[in-house]
Amino acid sequence: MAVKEFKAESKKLLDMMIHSIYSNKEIFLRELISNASDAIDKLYFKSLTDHSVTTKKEDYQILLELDKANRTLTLTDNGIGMTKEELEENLGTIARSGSLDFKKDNKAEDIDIIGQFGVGFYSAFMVASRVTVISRAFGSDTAWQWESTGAEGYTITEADKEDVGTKIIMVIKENAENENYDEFLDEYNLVHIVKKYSDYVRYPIRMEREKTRAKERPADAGEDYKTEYETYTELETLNSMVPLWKRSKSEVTDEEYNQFYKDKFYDFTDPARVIVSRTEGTATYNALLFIPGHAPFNYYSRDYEKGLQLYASGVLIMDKCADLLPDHFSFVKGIVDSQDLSLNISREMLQKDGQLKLIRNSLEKKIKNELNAMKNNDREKYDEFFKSFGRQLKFGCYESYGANSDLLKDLLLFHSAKENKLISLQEYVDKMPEDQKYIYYAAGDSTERLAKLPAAELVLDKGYDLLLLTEDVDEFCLQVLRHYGEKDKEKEFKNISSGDLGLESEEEKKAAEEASEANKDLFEAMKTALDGKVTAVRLSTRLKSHPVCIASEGPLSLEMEKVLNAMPNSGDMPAPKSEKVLELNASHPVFETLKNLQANGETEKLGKYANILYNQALLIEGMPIEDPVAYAQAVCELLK
Ligand SMILES: Nc1ncnc2c1ncn2[C@@H]1O[C@H](COP(=O)(O)OP(=O)(O)OP(=O)(O)O)[C@@H](O)[C@H]1O
Repeated sequence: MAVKEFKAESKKLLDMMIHSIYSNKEIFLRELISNASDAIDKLYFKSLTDHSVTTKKEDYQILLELDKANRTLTLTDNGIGMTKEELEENLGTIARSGSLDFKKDNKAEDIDIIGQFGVGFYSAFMVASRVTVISRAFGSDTAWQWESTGAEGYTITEADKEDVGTKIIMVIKENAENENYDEFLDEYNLVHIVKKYSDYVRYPIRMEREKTRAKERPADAGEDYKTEYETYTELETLNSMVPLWKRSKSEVTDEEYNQFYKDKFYDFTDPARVIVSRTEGTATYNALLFIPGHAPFNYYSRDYEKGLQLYASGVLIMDKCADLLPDHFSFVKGIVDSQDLSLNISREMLQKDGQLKLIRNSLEKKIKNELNAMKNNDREKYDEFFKSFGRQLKFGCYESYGANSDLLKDLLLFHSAKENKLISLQEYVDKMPEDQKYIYYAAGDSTERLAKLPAAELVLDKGYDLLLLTEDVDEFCLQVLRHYGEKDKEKEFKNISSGDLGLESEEEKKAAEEASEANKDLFEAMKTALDGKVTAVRLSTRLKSHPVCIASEGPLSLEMEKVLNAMPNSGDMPAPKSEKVLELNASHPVFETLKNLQANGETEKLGKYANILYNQALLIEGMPIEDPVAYAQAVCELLK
């Protein structure tokens, strides 16, 4: 059976091309400039082997001309040009890319050609009612003119053109109801579009720009002479051409990097760190990344959008490519330029391809190493950085059930009670005495208060350090990490308000067990009086000078209960509660009082005291008490 070829309704296809591919009209200029740059690349490439090419490297240019009166915008290049046949083939056939063919024919060479789909040119019809292309191919004496008003087809006629290259004249559409086409006749807007998308096109993009200057003061000007101004035009190069990220780091000064960062990312302070990365091999890309010196005001809000600017062969594809940055490094700003991306036809989006993932993984490692280096070699700066972005790193550790915790754990800092400064987990572990079983921490609102907690006193007296955690994410982060240290010598994290702190010797433990047994009835009576508020009352091993404290049992600590209950939108879910235990200090005189009440059968009074002590313990922990009025009254009773 004969296989028939598909037919396409070319009018409709063109219409689709023009109106459906691109979401943004202004990219027509990006497409035409990219074509011009490709055409120059091709001629330049030819000149390397063909000495009949007389254009010098410095003479290549792309010229933009504006004629507001006639509503035309003209783009001229002195690239390779097109023959009559090429005009027919390339501009008369939708989805035919001469550039892709060129790339295939010269595969071995390192040429950075942009075009590949064979549709970009038609984007001109988004803004132009008529497009005229006058082109003279290199090596040809004749020039040809291709002209079209869009869907109706095109004409090709012989034309006059002195030099090799291509001139594209667009008649810009009249404004329509909801469309302002005049903006494509506005000099400032055109400059803006060129800078936005084509700043790093390798050849100069020039335009005659109108400027004003003061006229020279006449020699005979009197005292009352007022400066006069005149307008003049000047050919200005609009693009900066050489991307900073393609220059080697040794060639670029710190000032240049800093200025580039501030201009590009609208920051007023220098970046804390600059990362220049160039990779060949599995992921081919150039990247220039910055770690900001401080967090933007909206960083920890929903408004903040992470992402890196993505360029393909020097042309801007995406302003914020989120897929290039993991959430835990969302503060990083910068640029990635790669030739190997699978762009979709509009060049506005990427196919989710492996290449992107490779780049992302490689950047993640680079960022981590840079942060590590900053932590080890420039601690003051790292501390500053951590104050701004540490919270994000901790969230990163906690997120996805700790999937990134191995990557991030060495970047974390916590407040050391002993040293009264931020330290890393490694620094904590390095200073641990031989006999210390756990990495101790206390979680709450302020370091000052935490350091005064009854159990903190005990840990510090032993000569052990204590991490004071004051951010809501801290304890969740440590819970995900579970332990830290060299393999097989890992030390578990231990909240000083929860469970056995492992501070006692075997004899001390035994004595405590015996004392507990002896006071069993007292504890039962107090538990009953507290009416379900605690799961147990027992003797404490974490108290020195205070009479009582609240400890928790199970996975949820007191501080985590506080954090979870303070979260907005927890909905109708019942507030999570930690399992609380009231602990008593057997060496405190209050304990004697309690024992006496129990022995004398003064159950009611014992119940009152139990409640006062329970509330007191809550207050010490920084927890709210259920009935402050009842508590105040009970205390007043005692004072009578
Ligand atoms: N200024 C120019 N000088 C020389 N050839 C050109 C010029 N503009 C376009 N061409 C030719 O026309 C072809 C089609 O251009 P078009 O912009 O439609 O697609 P493309 O650049 O190949 O691919 P893409 O859709 O990815 O931009 C190009 O491949 C190129 O061969």
